[in-house]
Amino acid sequence: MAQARLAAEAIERAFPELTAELVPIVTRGDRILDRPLVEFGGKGAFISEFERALLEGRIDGAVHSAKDMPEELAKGLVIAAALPREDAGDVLVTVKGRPLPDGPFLVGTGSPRRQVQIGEMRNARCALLRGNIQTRLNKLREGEYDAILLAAAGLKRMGLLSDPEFSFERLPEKEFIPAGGQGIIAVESREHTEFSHVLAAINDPAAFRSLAAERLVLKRLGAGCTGAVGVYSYSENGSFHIKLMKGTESGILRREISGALEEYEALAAAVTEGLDHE
Ligand SMILES: NCc1[nH]cc(CCC(=O)O)c1CC(=O)O
Repeated sequence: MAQARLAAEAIERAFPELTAELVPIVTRGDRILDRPLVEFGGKGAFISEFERALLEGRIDGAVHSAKDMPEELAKGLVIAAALPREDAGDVLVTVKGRPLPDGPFLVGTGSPRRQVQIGEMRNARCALLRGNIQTRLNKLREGEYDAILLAAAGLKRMGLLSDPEFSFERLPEKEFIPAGGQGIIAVESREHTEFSHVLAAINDPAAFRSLAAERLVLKRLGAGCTGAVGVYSYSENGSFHIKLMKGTESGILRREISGALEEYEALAAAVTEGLDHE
């Protein structure tokens, strides 16, 4: 809802004569909190009810965390806009005054991508953790875990990164690779509507390019959200860069590629060469 408000504000800034009405929709992904996402439809669990509302014309735009969007959208629907990317990285959260033990520590996360990367980077083992950000922080506070892993973007948007009760260690996104689309808010819409120019006006081209490249990589890997896959793309010094990681039986496979900005689709294809739907 906080995200929908950001999109609504962007629309009302660009078109002062318009009013964006917010329509709350609760999805299965929000309701089922005691099982890992992969067990009940993966990313689609957050999206399908929005898509139905779009196709039935009950809403004109659906605002999503881009990283929760499935590889394939329903027919006739497109990503019409991406808002400027918030911090794309992950954060290791601990309780202030409760430092990590010297030996192996227990990290709460349900994400295979985070599990394999933290296992490689630190002396950590992982246990399932779901629920909204506040629930996750509560479980950390109650001592169920030594640390938890969360997206910086979600913490920032909720104003939690300054919470004095917790310590936040930002993991560099070029090493601890985020989920495709992490930190980006995307607006999904019907392909051609009287509303398309409104969404085009709030689109951030750099975020849109990164999202397109990262979604292409995910699609070529056939990753869904069941695989341990991370992909992060960005432009720097006039070039476009893509980094990907994939957990395999023999460890983490990492690849990266750089090239011209406008070649982002070809770069996404090239960086996944030979990895397709393995
Ligand atoms: N998986 C749930 C989810 N979807 C988007 C975010 C964070 C915000 C974002 O990436 O834009 C989160 C929380 C988290 O992973 O910590």
